Amino acid sequence: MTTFLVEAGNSFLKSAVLSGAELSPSIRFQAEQIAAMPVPADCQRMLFASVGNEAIAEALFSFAMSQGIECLEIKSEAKAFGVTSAYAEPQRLGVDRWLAMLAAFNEAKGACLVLDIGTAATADLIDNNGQHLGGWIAPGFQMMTDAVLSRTAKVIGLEPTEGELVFGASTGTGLYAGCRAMVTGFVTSAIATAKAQIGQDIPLFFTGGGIRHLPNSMGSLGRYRPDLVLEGLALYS
Ligand SMILES: Nc1ncnc2c1ncn2[C@@H]1O[C@H](COP(=O)(O)OP(=O)(O)OP(=O)(O)O)[C@@H](O)[C@H]1O
Ligand SMILES: CC(C)(CO)[C@@H](O)C(=O)NCCC(=O)O
Ligand SMILES: [K+]
Repeated sequence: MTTFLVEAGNSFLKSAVLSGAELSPSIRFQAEQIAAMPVPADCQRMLFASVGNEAIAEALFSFAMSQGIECLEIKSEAKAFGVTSAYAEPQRLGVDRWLAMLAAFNEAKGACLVLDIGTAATADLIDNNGQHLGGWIAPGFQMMTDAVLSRTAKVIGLEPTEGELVFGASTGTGLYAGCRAMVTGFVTSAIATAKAQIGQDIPLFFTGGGIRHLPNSMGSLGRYRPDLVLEGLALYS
């Protein structure tokens, strides 16, 4: 059985092909490229999940129809694959958060913390029984730099700094490092809060392009899984 998986995020879409239990590497594209998505010839089914607007879902459904393949949209649920949502209205939880949690819990088989640094940054905590204890939503790296650049007169320019966090000696490096520090603080604080709430260190799952902004020393704290949301979607196939 071959299934085409699509995740529509806030800024980009990602697709991958699931053949049996094997998930292909993902590709990243924009909404304008939906009509050109590379569906394998032997694909019978498409599954998608979207945090975007209704137009994206419609474009994905009509693409599937044009290809003559069955198409199913996955939405956040109250409970699935051992995980129970913390939300009183589970459908309101972003489906990217939901799917990342399913993939993480399915692997950790116990308490875990999911950190997704994408367009927005999110943290979600799950206990040993699969109960989601709740999460955080904050701006992602680019959203923060954009906000400072657009709402100040004299902060102009953004100069990348890599490696360990240091203070910047120019506007551009100061802004870049400062926003890296904000991401780092979010992650550090989520880890400490999770530890306090669960009572011990737990596995960490990192995803999202913004993870690159963490200091190198933090990378070793957890598992970096760029396709965690697609892995969660694959559970539904
Ligand atoms: N090539 C790159 N160079 C530098 N930073 C990058 C690059 N790609 C992504 N980022 C950073 O990672 C952050 C988010 O990454 P990305 O767009 O991969 O998130 P995402 O998980 O796809 O988001 P979403 O699913 O919410 O759309 C951006 O804020 C950006 O700063
Ligand atoms: C928080 C984001 C933007 C992260 O991509 C997404 O999961 C979303 O749109 N969530 C809906 C609101 C919520 O999760 O409570
Ligand atoms: K919004």
